[in-house]
Amino acid sequence: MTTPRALTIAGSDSGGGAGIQADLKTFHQLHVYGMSALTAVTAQNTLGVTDIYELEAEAVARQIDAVAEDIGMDALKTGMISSTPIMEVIAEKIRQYHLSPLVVDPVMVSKSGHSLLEESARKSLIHTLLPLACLVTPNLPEAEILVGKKLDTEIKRKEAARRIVDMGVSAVVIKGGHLDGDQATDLFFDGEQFLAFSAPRIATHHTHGTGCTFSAAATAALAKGESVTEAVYTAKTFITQGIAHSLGLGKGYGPTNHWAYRKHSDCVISKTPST
Ligand SMILES: Nc1ncnc2c1ncn2[C@@H]1O[C@H](COP(=O)(O)OP(=O)(O)OP(=O)(O)O)[C@@H](O)[C@H]1O
Ligand SMILES: Cc1ncc(CO)c(N)n1
Repeated sequence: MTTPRALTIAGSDSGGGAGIQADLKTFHQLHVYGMSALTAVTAQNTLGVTDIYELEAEAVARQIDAVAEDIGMDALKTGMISSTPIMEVIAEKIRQYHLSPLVVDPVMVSKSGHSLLEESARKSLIHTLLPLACLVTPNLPEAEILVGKKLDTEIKRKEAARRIVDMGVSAVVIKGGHLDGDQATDLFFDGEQFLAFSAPRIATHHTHGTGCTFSAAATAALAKGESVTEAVYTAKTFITQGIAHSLGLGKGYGPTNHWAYRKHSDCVISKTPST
């Protein structure tokens, strides 16, 4: 069997809990060879983002060229992409090398409340990247921005999932980390069926990088040949273990534990049709 390979195109988190660092740790734990194309360098820790240094679009393009022309990949994901020129060059490279399957994590704001996507780039995310993706993984505030509407009921979230699929992406999972309730439930829709992926909500503030880790685990699973629904199940299990066994690091929103998935098997995930 050949070694599964995955590329992450995202920003660096110096604190190691989110961004490129979370993605590569996750790929590694799932036995997928990880590669990266950096879009930005953030000075960041569990308390917040102090600085963002964006790379030139050309620098992002050259990194993608380097890995696509040599090592290749079985799946890829995008994370923080702060500006339109970078968004457009990534879409161009994905088309040029026919890169797939693509998971888009539409990163907009960090857990500590810092904007990671220029407002002007939201439109290009919808028009250039989403149509190329097999899965998009917005959290609740990101889904609200994508559809321009408050999503305070399940009916509205389902309508939003339909509208997001209509934007050209094959499937969407609207993550439930920002909702209340004793279950953390993520709503999946692929144009045909709605599925609810649920796990008990863990009382913790160590949730920095949960979204990056979730989408990276789904990407790694796709690289290994899992279907999209299997990959979402793997991602949900991976992140639930990571939150349940977090490391207690930092003074703010701490990182998750990226090795918990391989060490523990005590979290029960349910996958049920949602009518
Ligand atoms: N306290 C929690 N207990 C259990 N699962 C959680 C909790 N918080 C988040 N999750 C799960 O973690 C995954 C990521 O969801 P979340 O909404 O936190 O992403 P996010 O806001 O994009 O994360 P980030 O911006 O920090 O990367 C989802 O599967 C969600 O249900
Ligand atoms: C670099 C980076 N990407 C994504 C997120 C979202 O968690 C973050 N905080 N930092």
